[in-house]
Amino acid sequence: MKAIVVGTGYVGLVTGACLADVGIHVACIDIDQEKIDRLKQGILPIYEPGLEEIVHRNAEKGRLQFSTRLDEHIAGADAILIAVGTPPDEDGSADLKHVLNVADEIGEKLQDYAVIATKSTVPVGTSLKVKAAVEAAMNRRGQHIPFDVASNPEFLKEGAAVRDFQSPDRVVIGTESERARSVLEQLYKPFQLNRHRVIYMDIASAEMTKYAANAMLATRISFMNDIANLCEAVGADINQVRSGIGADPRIGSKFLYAGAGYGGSCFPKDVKALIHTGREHGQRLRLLEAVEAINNDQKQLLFKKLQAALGKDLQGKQIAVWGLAFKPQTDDVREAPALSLIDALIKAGAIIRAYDPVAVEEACKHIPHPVTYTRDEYEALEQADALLLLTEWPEFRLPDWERVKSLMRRPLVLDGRNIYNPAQLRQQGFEYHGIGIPLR
Ligand SMILES: NC(=O)C1=CN([C@@H]2O[C@H](COP(=O)(O)OP(=O)(O)OC[C@H]3O[C@@H](n4cnc5c(N)ncnc54)[C@H](O)[C@@H]3O)[C@@H](O)[C@H]2O)C=CC1
Ligand SMILES: O=C(O)[C@H]1O[C@H](OP(=O)(O)OP(=O)(O)OC[C@H]2O[C@@H](n3ccc(=O)[nH]c3=O)[C@H](O)[C@@H]2O)[C@H](O)[C@@H](O)[C@@H]1O
Repeated sequence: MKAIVVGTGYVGLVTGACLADVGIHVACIDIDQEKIDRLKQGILPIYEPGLEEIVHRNAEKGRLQFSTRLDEHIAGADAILIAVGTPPDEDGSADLKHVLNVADEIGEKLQDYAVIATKSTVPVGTSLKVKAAVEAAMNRRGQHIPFDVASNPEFLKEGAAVRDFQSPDRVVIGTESERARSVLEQLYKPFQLNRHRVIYMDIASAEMTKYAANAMLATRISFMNDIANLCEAVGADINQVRSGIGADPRIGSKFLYAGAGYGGSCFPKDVKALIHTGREHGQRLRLLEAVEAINNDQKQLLFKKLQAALGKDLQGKQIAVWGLAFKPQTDDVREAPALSLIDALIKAGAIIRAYDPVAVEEACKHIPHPVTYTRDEYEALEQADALLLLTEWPEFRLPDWERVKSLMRRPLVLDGRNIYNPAQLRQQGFEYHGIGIPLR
């Protein structure tokens, strides 16, 4: 089989590499010449555990190619997977310009039958727009090559992307023809999925499934953050409450962790986009509006906690930040709580010393303020009035607390991911605040 993957972001690269790894010939196409040049040299644009090895292995075997030229690779492709970005437009809707540009180019270059499947997260109706764009481009060149469109949303998580792709909970495939279904069935066959894990449906339902999944997960997090804040007010402990409710299989124990808010390139934008789709159709999604509002407040909660501990005026206060990535095992800082918090702190006159094991380079691109990035977590603590833990990297879990205390001006720990033992820290002389953890 031969597949083309258009877009070499997280989804495109992981998809291309994992498909090549099971013997499919894959060409990964991107318009970013520099990215492609670097990929040809084996340099990946993202940090993702296990991915580099798979890319190198398959590039060496010639099964995985990188190019800016769709026309040079399109002949004989069974499937063309669109995996370009769908960033939020100013009104919150998903901006489809990249997807439709790709569709237009496919229409210009297609030589023989292929399934054009959208992996990008796109609103219901987009596959039909892709179909129209491909047809319009074909009409312009006066040719009609048969093709099918399909929806094949991606559910991988950054940091566990390779495992998620190779061993997915489910593969959702939305098609409108038997031929398209059979091509995509063949494409995923090497992963030896149990039948129930490949779920076939119509295209609109597949497109909606992706948004509904992310919106449901974001809802769980905002729900828990709301309950956590109430726990703190009434003297209950969110960690104990989480164990108590997670034991009910109807609720389940995953994605119930309160914290400094959800970030990343997807939950915030997908919740916004779904709210927008609702408005367009006269269906206000009030629950998701609340999910978004709670998350925005949650991202500023540690700022308020800091003011409560240090006083309203944060001018000149030295703040140590541990963790910049929106979650561990990734260098992605898009919509990370660290970004909005650091912005607010710097505007309030605070001085920031920050450390992250892999995300500093990305953080520099996104944070316009003067921040001192340190070589390790301890250096960030020098003369600090407070430590903010924002990403639960494994290396932050068991620090040398005596050393931490000796370096700080004031032993104040604000734990934005609830990874520390409050009683132990308080016993060691720290002032500890978590999210939804009783004050004493
Ligand atoms: N990042 C993630 O973990 C996940 C993302 N998604 C969805 O997948 C889509 C892609 O996300 P990412 O991989 O994060 O995107 P990204 O924004 O990191 O990368 C997109 C790539 O597409 C390229 N591109 C743009 N226009 C192009 C064109 N006309 N031709 C060729 N290449 C073009 C860009 O140069 C860029 O390299 C989005 O819709 C996202 O919501 C879905 C599941 C997981
Ligand atoms: O559409 C997407 O792009 C992807 O979005 C999420 O994946 P991802 O953004 O990589 O990261 P998650 O592990 O879901 O975490 C998102 C955010 O939620 C936060 N989170 C997660 C779980 C939890 O219990 N509490 C919590 O605050 C994390 O800290 C992080 O900031 C989904 O989990 C993927 O299934 C989906 O494919």
